[in-house]
Amino acid sequence: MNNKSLPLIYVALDFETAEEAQQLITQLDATQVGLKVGKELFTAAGSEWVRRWVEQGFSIFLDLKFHDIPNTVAKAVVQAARLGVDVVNVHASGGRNMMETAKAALVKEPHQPLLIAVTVLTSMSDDDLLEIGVQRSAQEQVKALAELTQSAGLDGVVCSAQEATLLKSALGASFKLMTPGIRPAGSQQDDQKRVMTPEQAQRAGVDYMVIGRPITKAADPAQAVSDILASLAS
Ligand SMILES: O=c1ccn([C@@H]2O[C@H](COP(=O)(O)O)[C@@H](O)[C@H]2O)c(=O)[nH]1
Repeated sequence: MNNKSLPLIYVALDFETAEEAQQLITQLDATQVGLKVGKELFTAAGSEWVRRWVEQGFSIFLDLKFHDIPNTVAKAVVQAARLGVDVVNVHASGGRNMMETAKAALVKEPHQPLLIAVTVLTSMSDDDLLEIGVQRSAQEQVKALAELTQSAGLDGVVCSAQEATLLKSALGASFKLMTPGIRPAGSQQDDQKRVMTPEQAQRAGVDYMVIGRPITKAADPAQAVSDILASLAS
């Protein structure tokens, strides 16, 4: 793991084109926020744009949620590290062998991003889990997958801020929590089910927040970022 201090907020760049993403990025300050590149933008724009944003000084979370056999995932996270991103992720439900193999491959790289694992998507509720055969509540399932992730040697998990207090007390302060499903008071919940406001998430002890639409769809995205940062500073 690298020791660089990472930003509290990663802006989710869920755009159709790199040009649209770049348009937003010109309004953002790399000393204030990081960028989260996910499946839509990465598939459309490719890795060259990710390199460019790294060169522009932004901390990048490459949110491709790898979920495959151990060899394939290990090779994919190594390629992510070579792009210079600071955070990369896999699905914890890919299992211990997959996570351990990915970590073992990453530690040989000169640049080592944080390797974290997705527990239960923040768009899922207890009922959604039941439908896919998971009898545990979202909170219990997050905790079980986070424990597996920690014992496989990864740096942290993606979870909702609703589980942060539980995970920090069970797994310790240094195990990193990256939390999407952040919604400033009064904003739309969209497809997210396990949400918290930025202030609630901060109080719950999350390390990093992923915030997309409340910033990217705001009339003034830079102002939306400033408002959120101001709410967290007080
Ligand atoms: O459990 C998860 C894992 C990843 N995400 C991603 O975060 C952003 C959230 O965007 P919003 O617009 O703030 O809802 C999005 O890119 C997801 O792919 C997540 O939401 N939940």
